[in-house]
Amino acid sequence: MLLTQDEKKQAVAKAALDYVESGMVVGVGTGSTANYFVDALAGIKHRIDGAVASSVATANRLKERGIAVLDIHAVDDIGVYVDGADEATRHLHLIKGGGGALTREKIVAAVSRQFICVIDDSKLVDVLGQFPLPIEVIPMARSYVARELVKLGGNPFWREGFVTDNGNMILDVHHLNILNPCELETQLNQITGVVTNGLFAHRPADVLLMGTENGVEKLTVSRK
Ligand SMILES: O=C(CO)[C@H](O)[C@H](O)COP(=O)(O)O
Repeated sequence: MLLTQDEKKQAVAKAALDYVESGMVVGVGTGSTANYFVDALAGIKHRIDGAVASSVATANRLKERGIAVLDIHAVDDIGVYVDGADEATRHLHLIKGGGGALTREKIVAAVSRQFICVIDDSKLVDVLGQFPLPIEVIPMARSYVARELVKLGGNPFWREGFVTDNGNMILDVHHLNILNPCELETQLNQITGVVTNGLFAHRPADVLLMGTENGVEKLTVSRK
């Protein structure tokens, strides 16, 4: 019988528990796959020191399941960060931010020693960019940033009515040809008013766990 997308997400979320060691502080992402991870983490909550959340929604879910939520300022070492993605390549470069939590996700990933990305196999692509790239912008800069994105060949859409946990706005950029994700990540961050873009190329995942019909596949890249 074929697995549903949710069953694949549940399977990778559970597999990510293998990277959680006793006494660790665990970084937790945002979205439906990360939610399954929170549910799985609840089963071993007494073995960990607590969790750092990448969004208010995730913090609430962690608390509801009795997992201690720690302030990132009170933590100097996050052993592992587990989060989903909207798209991933075999180089472990990602597009994230479908849920609008990209900035806090990038911060928690930056602080973490290891980033385990959990996806179902519909998210694996050869070239990033089929999924519109989310960009968090300071509200005052929205129109200016949109015009600059058009100059880069993108087609930005304002995610109207959505406010990030940081009080900012999201532009979802269609039709970007992301052949060099590192270069584009840097270039987009140079636009005045951009807070963060959803490309995770300078800090890619360390391990990609992918839920497939045949079980969980593990992808890694040697970066030496
Ligand atoms: O980046 C994200 C939220 O900002 C999510 O990781 C991404 O949108 C994937 O979500 P899901 O696990 O629900 O498919």
